[in-house]
Amino acid sequence: MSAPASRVETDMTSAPQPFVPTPSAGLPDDLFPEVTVARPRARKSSTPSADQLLEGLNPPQREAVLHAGGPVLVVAGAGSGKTRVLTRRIAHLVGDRKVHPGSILAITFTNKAAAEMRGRVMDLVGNRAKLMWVSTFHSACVRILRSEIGRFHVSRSFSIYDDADSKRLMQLVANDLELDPKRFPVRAIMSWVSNCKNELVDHESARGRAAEGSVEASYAEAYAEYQRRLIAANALDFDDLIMTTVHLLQAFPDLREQYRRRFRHVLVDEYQDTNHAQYVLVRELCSADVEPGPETVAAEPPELMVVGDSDQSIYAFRGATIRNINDFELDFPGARTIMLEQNYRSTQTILTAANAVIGQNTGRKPKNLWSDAGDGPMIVGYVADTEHDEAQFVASEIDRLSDAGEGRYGDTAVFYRTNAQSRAFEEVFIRVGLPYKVVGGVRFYERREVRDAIAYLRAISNRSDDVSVRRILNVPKRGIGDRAEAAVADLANRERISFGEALRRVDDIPGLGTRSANQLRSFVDLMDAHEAMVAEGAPADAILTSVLEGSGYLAELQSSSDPQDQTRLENLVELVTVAREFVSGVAVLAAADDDLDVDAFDPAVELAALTAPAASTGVRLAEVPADFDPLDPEQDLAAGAAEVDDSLGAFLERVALVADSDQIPSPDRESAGVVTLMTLHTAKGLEFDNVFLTGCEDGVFPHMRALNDPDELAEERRLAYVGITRARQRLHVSRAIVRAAWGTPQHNPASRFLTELPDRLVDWRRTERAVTSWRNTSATTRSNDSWRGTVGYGAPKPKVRVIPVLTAGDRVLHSTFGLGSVVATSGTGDDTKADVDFGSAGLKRLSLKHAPLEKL
Ligand SMILES: Nc1ncnc2c1ncn2[C@@H]1O[C@H](COP(=O)(O)OP(=O)(O)OP(=O)(O)O)[C@@H](O)[C@H]1O
Ligand SMILES: [Mg+2]
Repeated sequence: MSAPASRVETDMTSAPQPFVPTPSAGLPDDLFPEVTVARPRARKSSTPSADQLLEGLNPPQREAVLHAGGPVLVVAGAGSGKTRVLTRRIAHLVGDRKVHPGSILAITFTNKAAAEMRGRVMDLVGNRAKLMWVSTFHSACVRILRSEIGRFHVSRSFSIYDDADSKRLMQLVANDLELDPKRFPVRAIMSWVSNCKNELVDHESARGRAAEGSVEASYAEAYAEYQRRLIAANALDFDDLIMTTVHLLQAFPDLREQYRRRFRHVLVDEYQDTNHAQYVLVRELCSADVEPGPETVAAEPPELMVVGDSDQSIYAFRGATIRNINDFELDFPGARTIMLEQNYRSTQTILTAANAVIGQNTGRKPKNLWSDAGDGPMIVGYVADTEHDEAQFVASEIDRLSDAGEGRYGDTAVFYRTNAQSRAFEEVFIRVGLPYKVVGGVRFYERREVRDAIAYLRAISNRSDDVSVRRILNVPKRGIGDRAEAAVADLANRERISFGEALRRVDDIPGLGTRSANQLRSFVDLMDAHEAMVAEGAPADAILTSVLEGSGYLAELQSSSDPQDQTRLENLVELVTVAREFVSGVAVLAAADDDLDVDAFDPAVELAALTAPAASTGVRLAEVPADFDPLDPEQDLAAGAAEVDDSLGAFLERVALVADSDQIPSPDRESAGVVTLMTLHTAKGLEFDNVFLTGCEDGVFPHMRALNDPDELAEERRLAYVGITRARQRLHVSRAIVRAAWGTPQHNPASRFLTELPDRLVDWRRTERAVTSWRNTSATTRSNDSWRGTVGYGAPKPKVRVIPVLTAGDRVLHSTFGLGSVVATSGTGDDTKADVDFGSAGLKRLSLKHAPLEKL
């Protein structure tokens, strides 16, 4: 691809010209292809009858759907139809009780459930379905804050900092406060602060509680400074989204009353995973026991339904507390509890196994979960030699099942405890050509170039966003050095203004060289020109294209000979495509039509699909006044006329919420045809015909950290229960005798969860004894080759180590660093070395004689 030399200033040392954005100029036509927008098919117009809405529900499910009036809790084990009840209840509310969709707030965690809710309501009332709020807690709070945060004198265009942004900011805080990184690792400070926010403890109270000179006092000081900088940057972190919304509702009773009148029905799925802040939010909206504020007449509290299963509570580390579900009846007096006992998802074998494992936890209410799906096949067990052998087993077994017609790739999932474990599976799956997708891990939006591009957009939309402005100040390199940056930061600190403001006062910075000053001015020109584009209402994709070009970012990648830069370029093209689709309204359409083929794992569509629960944010807020009266038919008109918000702010909001790990994609199994790899945490709420529960070793799963802590161990066991109960037909459990952790092989004993499975249910295809006897007889031949894994179920065949012949551009696989591309090679014979770019694992120089490297 040739560089668009006509426009791009590559000689950064000459005095730069102010940049004038012309969105279409300079780029090759095919770099950013036009997006074709799939239009949804017209929906069938037949309106279901009341009976049809209740079809396929058992008596207690029906009772829950029909319940009217006071708060109701549905508690039941996995796969008993809790989410189905929630979905059907919404359809019943709209279809039979004639509730206005705009007065429904549903908190859900899977796209499948969100799409189903919308689809059903769409069938009933058409476009008005868009007025329903179906989202995660975070997305719902963003919507409230975007209209109301002005009451706290915070600008509505605030940025949302994700985990990585927050970490960078906290790092700056820790440096400036000179906190000893050994005593106060940034991660530890962050989780302390996060805990405070989840408990609704602001930084002043945190400070007040901490004893002088204590460790807590240092944490609290960091909290206060971090918060000061967030405010200065006009940014909120994820935890702030919930806490600030709660504080708003508490500080302004009239506002709370407005929302209570608006949301007449609040429904929450996976209630066992709510934290204290989320519980208080629900309480503020739904409790009968709140003061409406002066001169306001309190409306009847909204109807509340929460569903959950305390055995599936797996987010204690994010502040989730089972207390919320256990104390529901105390929190909401007069509440009714409905239990479901029939499981419709799994075979009896799978259920018995799940019950046996979770039965080992103490202090829980026993459940009587049963299935009439029959016993089904036995659980398959496999003891592998190494993690590669385990992956090989999984790959072969998936192929075998597929050939036998016992489960397509798309009906199959592989679960593991931590993201890092995906690597072994990816390596083997690539080698054998098994199609797969990894959910989570290093994702599209976490890649460096994508984050750079987003930082540009954020800096344009919010010049106080210090983290973003500083990230791109010298990216691509434009001769603004650390000293110039520090001088600007000094001015900002002295004057208590944002870094972005200080940049605009270059003349007030003493001792700045002419060249630096010029470069800073040129950067400010670039930003100003694009701010003007925003002010003129330019759509997000035009701004993105313009800034990528104007900043020289594209030109730098295009002129590079590093093969990795080609990938970066492709990712940016992908991001522009995402922005185009967003602008064309695909995101809203995808959410509005559950017939649409959405591949939730394609990064281009991921944005649309993952944020589908929040898709109602694509509707302009101004057109849905918070005080609208759902019973006033005049106000219905707004719904039909709702238009898509294609502004930069709306786009950034989408992107920010994609990074929220609460957003869980549900595989489109019919069309995707790929095996899904994910952590156990991500699997919540999903179901698959065939499930592989891997890495079942003490120290891996249960996690090392939990081995000596009964509470953590109980949580790990709940995670096992979640994992087992995702399976509909077949469950496979496996472990490896030796697993490389941080490059050092570790021998882990069998997971205690394996020993908790009833013996009669498990068909062990390979046992530890088989592995041990093989190891004893062939230890000498294997020595260096254990990383290579094995083929088939039988004894692994040792391979002869051959030095691979590599040239720049080759794709390789390393047993620790994963996939990489060769940048250069040097030396000959045994001394041959290769420089390999492993993406997020970095650039490594490796000796080909020793490195566990394979050419792909
Ligand atoms: N009455 C029913 N008849 C037939 N199938 C049902 C019935 N109720 C639920 N199902 C099906 O059983 C499966 C599990 O239902 P659902 O996902 O709603 O359970 P859940 O209780 O939410 O599970 P989890 O605890 O894992 O979130 C789904 O495929 C659902 O369609
Ligand atoms: Mg569910």
